[in-house]
This record gives sequence, structure tokens and C-alpha cells, in this order.
Amino acid sequence: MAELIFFSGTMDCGKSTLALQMDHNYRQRGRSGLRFSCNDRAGLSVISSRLGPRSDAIEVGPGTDLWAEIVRRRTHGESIDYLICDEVQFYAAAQIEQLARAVDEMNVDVFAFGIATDFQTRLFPGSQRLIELADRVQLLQLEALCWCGRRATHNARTVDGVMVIEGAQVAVGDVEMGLGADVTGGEVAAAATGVAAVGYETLCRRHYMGKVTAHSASLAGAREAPLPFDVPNRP
Ligand SMILES: Nc1ncnc2c1ncn2[C@@H]1O[C@H](COP(=O)(O)OP(=O)(O)O)[C@@H](O)[C@H]1O
Ligand SMILES: Cc1cn([C@H]2C[C@H](O)[C@@H](COP(=O)(O)O)O2)c(=O)[nH]c1=O
Repeated sequence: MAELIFFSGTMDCGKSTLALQMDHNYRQRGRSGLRFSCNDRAGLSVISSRLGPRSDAIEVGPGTDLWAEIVRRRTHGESIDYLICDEVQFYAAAQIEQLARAVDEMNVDVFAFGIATDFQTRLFPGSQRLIELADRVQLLQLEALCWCGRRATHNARTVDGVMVIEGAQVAVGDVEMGLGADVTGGEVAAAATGVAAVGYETLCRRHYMGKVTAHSASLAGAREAPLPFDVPNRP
């Protein structure tokens, strides 16, 4: 019996990689599927993994009727056993319902991948509907880490390395790399373009609540670090 499975986790925990791997494995065993995505970091109509692989995909827009798309293709003789749906946090609730209908009425397996919550810790509408409707919600085995080494549970948005809590729910972007490394890059780019650099950083709850990013922690550490030698008393 077909299933609707929601594979979820923070940003950068391997969801798109798993999506591409599952598609590969099913295809290798002769099953036919469709890939869908929505606002991937690498552009439209693509599923991209930070590890390198990417595959073309059908872009889901606000007006896409997923049920109608599957019916249309099947009517034209296309065989569809499963769907790989990436970035599902951006799908509308009604589109998740169309996916559930495809599982129940057309026996199509649906493997959905996405983050559950936004930079304000609120559920995205698509993810909320998936949590409500999925046969299973599976957290990814690979954990993204906070800069402190704990498991990251939250997706923080940063502007020039500083965590922000106001803004639009949707802003396509990427995670910063290492202790401030990319922040510096972002600052340089921002200075060149005059546009603030928007990024994301995965944090544990403690550091999300305290708004302590890798960048601010490194600044605080530098302020608190003792001088390497004693300054001699001047006469
Ligand atoms: N240069 C690299 N070497 C090894 N692993 C990497 C490298 N870059 C990224 N990764 C892995 O890829 C993961 C991100 O995979 P991706 O599928 O793009 O994540 P998601 O879709 O969940 O945002 C990282 O957690 C890391 O394990
Ligand atoms: C937290 C948060 C994220 N986004 C965007 C940023 C990325 O483009 C995607 C997540 O992609 P990933 O493959 O899981 O890294 O979502 C957003 O628009 N709003 C947010 O609050």
C-alpha cells in the first residue's frame, strides 16, 4: 500500500541528498517516478544537494495542481509509481492534500522532504499539513550541529552574521560555513553591492533563544579573551 512520508530536519541535514538517493534507488529497480521542487537554492526546476548531485525537477508554483498533473500524465500513458517532492515547506496546504489524495486514490508513494519550521520557529503551512496528514514523519538520521557542538534543532536567519527575528517567512538562502568564515564573505559582498547579506545558521535551542550565532559567539570570545602578555606599567 502506498504511503505519504515526510522526511524532515533542519537546513543542511541531507534532505535533498536523500531525495536524490531515493529517486536513484527506485529508478534503478525499474520504478517510475516524478521529481518536484519549489524554490531550490540552485534555481527553479531543480533538486540540488550541497554534496554535488542535482537533478531536474518539475517546479511547483502557487497555481500547480499536483493531482491534476498526475492524472494528466497517467491519462497519456505515463506510469507513475512514486513522487519525490523537495522543499515541501513552500507548498500550499492544498497541494499537500493533493499529494495525500494521490497516495490514497492512485496508490502512488509520495516521499516529501523539507524543513518543518521557519526562522521564527513557526511551522510552514506545507509542513504543518504534512505533519497532520502523513502516514509517517521521519527525522533525518544525520544531525546538523550548532556551533557549540550540540544537535541543531532550529534554523536561524542572519543578516551580516547577526540573527534576525523579523522578516518575511520565505527568503531563499543558504547556511553559513564555519565560524564566521562565510559571514566575512557575506559582508564583503554586501559592502560591494550595498545589499545586506542574508544567510541561515542551524542552532541548538539554547543558542537560538539567546540569539547567539557562531559570529556573535566568536566576537564575545574575542572580547573576553585575556591579553597574551602583561602590559608593563608605564612610569
Ligand atoms: N564538502 C562536503 N563534504 C562532505 N559532506 C558535505 C560537504 N558539503 C556538504 N556536505 C554534507 O551535505 C549535507 C547537506 O546536504 P543537503 O542535501 O544539501 O541538505 P538539506 O537538503 O537538508 O539542506 C551536510 O549536512 C553535509 O553532511
Ligand atoms: C528557515 C527558513 C528557510 N528558508 C529557506 C532557505 C532555503 O532556501 C530553504 C531551506 O532549504 P534547505 O535545502 O533545507 O537548506 O528554505 C526560508 O525561506 N525561510 C525560513 O524561515
